[in-house]
Formats: sequence, structure tokens, C-alpha cells
Amino acid sequence: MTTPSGFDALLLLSFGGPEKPEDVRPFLENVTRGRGVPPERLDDVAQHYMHFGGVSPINRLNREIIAAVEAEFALTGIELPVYFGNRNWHPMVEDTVAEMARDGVRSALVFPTSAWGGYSGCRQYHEDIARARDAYGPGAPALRKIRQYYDHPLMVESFADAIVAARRRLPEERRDAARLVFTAHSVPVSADATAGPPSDGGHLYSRQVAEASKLCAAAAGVDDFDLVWQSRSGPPQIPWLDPDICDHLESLSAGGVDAVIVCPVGFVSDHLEVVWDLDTEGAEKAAELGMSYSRVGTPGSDPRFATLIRTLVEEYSGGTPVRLGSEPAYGTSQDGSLCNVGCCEPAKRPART
Ligand SMILES: CC1=C(CCC(=O)O)c2cc3nc(cc4[nH]c(cc5[nH]c(cc1n2)c(C)c5CCC(=O)O)c(CCC(=O)O)c4C)C(CCC(=O)O)=C3C
Ligand SMILES: [Fe+2]
Repeated sequence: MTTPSGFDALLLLSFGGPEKPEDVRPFLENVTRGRGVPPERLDDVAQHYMHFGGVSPINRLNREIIAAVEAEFALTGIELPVYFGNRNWHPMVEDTVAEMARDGVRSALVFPTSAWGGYSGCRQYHEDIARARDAYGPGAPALRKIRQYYDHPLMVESFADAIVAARRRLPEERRDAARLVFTAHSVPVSADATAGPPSDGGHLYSRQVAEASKLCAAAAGVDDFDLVWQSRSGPPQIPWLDPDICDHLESLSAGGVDAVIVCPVGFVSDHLEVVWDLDTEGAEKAAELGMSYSRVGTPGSDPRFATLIRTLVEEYSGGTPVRLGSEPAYGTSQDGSLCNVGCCEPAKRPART
């Protein structure tokens, strides 16, 4: 038995998403509480969910990842039960942590479904851990969050193979010249500026996304590519990372590009931002411009993703970190404490009106 010493469970911690139409509004209210997102944006996003019958794919995808991890653990002799908890929708992390405590879990590792640094991608997961432990009170399990894994070799290999496969789906005569475009969730410019410990100079999120893109392109044998952003929210007067994917498709088309390979490097699985913003809006924009468009698959559904999670679990039981990149990978903390002094300060909220 190779069960990691010191831990008696793994908690997969994610964002959560609605599973029926009545869930959509309360879910969106949970996501945006106190975040200064304008009501018109919320109406739009509610429509995106309604387009898919009010069901986000995210919970199903996470349950599939958990089943794959359970199989991987069984195969490799790791005896750790795997729990599932979310920030914004059921199963809520508060309920899951209470269940873990009732099951006798004393100390668990936490795998976050975000690979990144930054307020949304990392610090908010620390906050979730702290809130869930506080809600239970004394006797809550100790929770150790796994680090940022944006440059994990298995994630890079998975994206690289998916880039090659996406190129093959393009019409033959446009394949060779197709432009590779990486995309990640935009964040406010001010949030990116404070991502990471202040002593590092900030911008940890966009630096990690840029490095991951470079690693994936190189592994796919591509030396020239673009990096753009998607799913911008917030009031229009607040600057967010740009260019936006759809604007970028227009400039590529104006420059004579007639085929694109769009790689959602910032997402571990095909959740709503991928199936709406890329497979629906991005694909429509490309069609309008007469461009061929091929969207790259995400690593969450690749069998290697369960192995990635296992190697991270082993890293926290005395294994050596496996990394390809050179940007810092923070994000480990105990019981929801900050991983560094002043790390990933949230964006300043616009005044509420
Ligand atoms: C960096 C980042 C990630 C990647 C890291 C990670 O994975 O954690 C991510 C993931 C996700 N974001 C998601 C959904 C939403 N994000 C929103 C709003 C926001 N996201 C932001 C950033 C990020 N978000 C930000 C700065 C906001 C503005 C409000 C705020 O400052 O907090 C809103 C509100 C409506 C809107 O304004 O779009 C929704 C509904 C879902 C679930 C999708 C599904 O259901 O399948 C997932 C995985
Ligand atoms: Fe988001």
C-alpha cells in the first residue's frame, strides 16, 4: 500500500455550476455577490446557461475526473477516498467538509480545478477552504491545498496532442497555414497586476498563462502563436486583459488568415466558457469571417489528467515536483491561510450603484 502518509482523503475543489434551470439565477448570485458585475451581464450569462437547458457541464465533468482518479488510485494502490466540493453550487464545499468530518477525515489534500495563480484562480480557493472549515468549527479536517500546476508535463502533453488533433480536423488545404491561438479567462488588469506575491512584481496569472502557451506550442511543434483572452465580465469602464478572442479573429481575418486552431489553455475542462464562448460565439464569428475554426480539446477528459492528479498527490507525500516551466508555482497553503504575504489581492471593486 502506497497511501500517502499524513493524509486520509483528497478533496476536489471546484467552481460549481447549475444543474437545472431553477439553479441558474441563485448560482449566478453566489458567483457575483459583492463582485460588482453589472445586471445586464448577468442576464446575458443566464441566457448562455439557458441555451444549454440551464445545465452547466462542469459538475458532470468533475464527477468524471473523480471517477478516473478513483480508478487511478485503485490501480496504483493509493487508498484515499475522493470528495467533491464547490465554491458556488452544490455540492457546496461547506457541506462536503462537514461530511468529511463526520466520516472521520482528519487531514486532506485539496486539488483545485484551477491550475493558476491570481485572485480568481488561487486565492479564492484558499478562502473557500477557510470558510468551509470555519463553518464546521472545531474538529474540521486539516486541509492542505495543492500548488499551481499550470506547467505540469502531463497537462502540456495533453494540450499538445489535442492541438495536433485539432489541426487535422481543418480542411487539408488550410491546415499548414492555420494560426494557433491560445485563450484564457480574462481578469481585470488590476487583478492581474496584484497576482502573486508583491515582491515578485505581480502579473503571475498572465505570466503563467503565457508560459503555458509557449510550452504547449513548443510541444506541438509550433513556433508562432497568439495569446488572447475571453469571457470578460465587469463594467465596461474597468479594463480587463485583452484582446478578446472574437476581436482577435477579426484582426486575423483582416490580415489574411483563413484558419485558426483555438486552444483554451486556461481551462482544464469543457465547461460553459468553452462550450459557449468558444464553441458557440467564437465558431460563429469565424464562420461569419469565412475562416475555418478548430477548437482544441481540454485535458480534463484525457486519461492522463488522473495521472497528473496522482503525481501531485505523491509530491505531497515526499515526491519530487515535476514541472516544465520557470515561473513560480505558489498556491500551497494550510487551512486556507495565504500562501505568501500580500499574495493575489482582490481587484478593487467599482463603487456599487
Ligand atoms: C480566472 C478565472 C477562471 C479560471 C480559474 C478557475 O477555474 O477557477 C474562471 C473560471 C470559471 N468561471 C466560471 C463561471 C463564471 N465566472 C464569472 C465571473 C468571473 N470569472 C472570473 C475569472 C475566472 N473564472 C472573474 C474575474 C469574474 C468576474 C467576477 C469576479 O470578480 O469574481 C461568472 C459571473 C458571470 C460573468 O460575469 O461572466 C460566472 C458564471 C466557471 C464555471 C463555468 C460553468 O458553469 O461551466 C469557471 C470554471
Ligand atoms: Fe469565471
